[in-house]
Amino acid sequence: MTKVQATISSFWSKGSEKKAKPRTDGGGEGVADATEPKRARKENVQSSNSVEVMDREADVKVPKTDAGTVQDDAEAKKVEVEKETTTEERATKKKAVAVRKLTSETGEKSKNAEAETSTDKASGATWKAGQPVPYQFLAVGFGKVESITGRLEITDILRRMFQTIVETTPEDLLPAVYICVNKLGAPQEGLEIGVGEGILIKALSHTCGKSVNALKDEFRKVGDLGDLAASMKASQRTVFKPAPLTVRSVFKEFKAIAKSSGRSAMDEKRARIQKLLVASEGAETKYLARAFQGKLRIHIADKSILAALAESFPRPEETVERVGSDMSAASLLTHAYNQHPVWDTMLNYLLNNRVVDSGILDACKLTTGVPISPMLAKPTKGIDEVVEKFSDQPFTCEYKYDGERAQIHHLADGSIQIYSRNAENQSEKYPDVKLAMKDVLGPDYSNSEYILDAEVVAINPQTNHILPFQSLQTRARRDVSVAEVKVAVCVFAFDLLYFDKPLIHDPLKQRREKLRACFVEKEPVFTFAKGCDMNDPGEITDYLHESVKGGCEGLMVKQLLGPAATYEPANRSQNWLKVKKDYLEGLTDSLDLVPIAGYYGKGKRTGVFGAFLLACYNPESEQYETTCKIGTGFSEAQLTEFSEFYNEKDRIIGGRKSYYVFSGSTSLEPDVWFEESQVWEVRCADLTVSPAHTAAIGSVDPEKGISLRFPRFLRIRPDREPQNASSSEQIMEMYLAQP
Ligand SMILES: Nc1ncnc2c1ncn2[C@@H]1O[C@H](COP(=O)(O)OP(=O)(O)OP(=O)(O)O)[C@@H](O)[C@H]1O
Repeated sequence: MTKVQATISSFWSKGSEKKAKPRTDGGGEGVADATEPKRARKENVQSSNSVEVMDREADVKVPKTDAGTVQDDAEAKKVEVEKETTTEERATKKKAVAVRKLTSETGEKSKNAEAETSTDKASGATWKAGQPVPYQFLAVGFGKVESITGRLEITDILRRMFQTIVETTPEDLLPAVYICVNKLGAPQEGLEIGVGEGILIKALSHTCGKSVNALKDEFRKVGDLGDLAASMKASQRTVFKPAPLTVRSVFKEFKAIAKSSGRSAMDEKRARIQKLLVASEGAETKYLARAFQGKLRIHIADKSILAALAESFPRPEETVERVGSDMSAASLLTHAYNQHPVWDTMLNYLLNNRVVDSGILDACKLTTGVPISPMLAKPTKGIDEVVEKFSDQPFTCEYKYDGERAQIHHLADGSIQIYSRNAENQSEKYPDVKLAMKDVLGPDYSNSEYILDAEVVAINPQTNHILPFQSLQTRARRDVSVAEVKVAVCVFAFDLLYFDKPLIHDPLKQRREKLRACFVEKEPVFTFAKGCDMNDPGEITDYLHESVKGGCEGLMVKQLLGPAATYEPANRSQNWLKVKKDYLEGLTDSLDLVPIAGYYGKGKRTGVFGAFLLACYNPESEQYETTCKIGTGFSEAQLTEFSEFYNEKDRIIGGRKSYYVFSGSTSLEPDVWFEESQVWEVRCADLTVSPAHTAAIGSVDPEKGISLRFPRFLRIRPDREPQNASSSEQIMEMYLAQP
């Protein structure tokens, strides 16, 4: 037993020995690198050896417990591997894996991590190959992830989890991945778990026998429902122990909770939540409670999952040249996921083939009904930059309409689906667009499947004039019939990504020709984005003025021909540049930033937040980096609205999150920290290097970040998720672009 225990401990400690350092030191030699397939292959081998060793050394018969149980008696405090008794069993059920001790190997520990270690010492998770993976296996891993900030280290933990699941119970990989990203399916399915705080407290009250009011009081002190639930459960003695939770049973329950509807939905949800809470213990309780609210707060983004999966399967060398055959495992998975962001499809391929090869691009191909991650544009400082960039390339200038991005799909069954920039299904919001799209196809193409990229813009239906973005925001979001539509809109189509076959690898010129050849304009509801191919700087300036006069934000300048003119899913590309009207006024571009903390107001602002700490997002490190404190540009009503918003639910959190990068500046120390929840558009006078802020730290100064001077609030961006906020790289580019 001791022998086995040591082996498993070393299995996990091997991971931390792999020198996956926190990001702040910029990586370094020996750091596991998701982009290096060779190293990934080596690691795969090393890891499966570890499992083999565990298997070989598991030569002690463990008292038979129900397979897969989560135990908390003294015996179970040790990590156990149950040895297969016969050679036959050994061959069929290749491994018995027991994992409990995910915590405590890492040198870096947060307060949370320490709490976790002691809680989880009381339990062990054991299962045999082919049996359901205990939920505890994930929950303990989440505790470990929460205690560190190093992306590489987090990827490594995930990789170890995934490899273990693949080796024992591969069918649990899909629910495990969904639980890690706290989703129930692809975004277009619209299935969300988020239940309100009230219902959760009620369920906890029933579970622990404490009054709702007492729990609310405690909650105010603790600030995190996950922590509260875990401490309540820990102080309770359970006489009858329900069956342990498994990854698949938890995921199934999450779905059932999200789907329950009708008059008794609240009771049903509460009962299901309660059932899960009763069966949970330690870290399980904590992460269940958080998952119910739709926020695990451990910040495992799709990118980390892709990197971990890329390292979980071997990347064979491909001798036949085909699209993707020369890519690393990480790039292949990223490409595949960006054009078909559905975990089910990707995992199905990986589990069937057990390799990451270019076949994944065929499996995860562009498909109608599955929104592709949209291509994005780079900001520029003005016309000169555009001319310089495209000096020897043909390019086109299109009006940049100020509305909502819409990806319009015409499916094989004849239906029309409209997706937002974040892949949410918006079809119910735009019944008028759905109707209009029925006859925009040319006579020869009525049965063609397509994916259009477009901007939906509010218009005055009498004059066909474009209305500001704010008008569009007043439109009802769902349950509207065509007759009830109050704000008329026009679809400005600017790209065609699929027309009976994927077109994203064709250059824009070709895609545009196809768009114009196969569709017919139907004013005022459907029209092509206005554009003009030109290269004279004077002409571009005139066109920019013209677009602004026409109610647009400026111009989109796009490369027309060559490999750089393909459609790049999810990429903020150099081959699409945006030139905004602000440049005409000598202003910088606006930024989309995330409020991560608040300062209580004084004087006239007593009782509300008077200022906020804003951060940009660094997609590389998956962290939020502070860039300014803002207190200007808000109306009184807005300040009240924001105070109510952040005080609602548990958007105020107990302390700074591990992935909020804060300089520690005493003058910036906020009164409260927020859950990252909204994106605000902000304008500033200029950008400056600052020791107090951490945005793009190390890019223009080794120790200082970039901050916004005289920031001013413009508006909320309801169409943005915090992870779509301006990136550190964009902030650095804006800083460098200043005169
Ligand atoms: N002709 C056009 N071509 C491409 N995008 C357009 C066009 N007209 C309007 N847009 C909108 O402009 C956006 C392109 O800018 P960008 O990729 O930077 O997105 P963004 O982050 O939403 O920026 P912004 O806040 O400037 O709209 C697209 O997402 C789309 O919604």
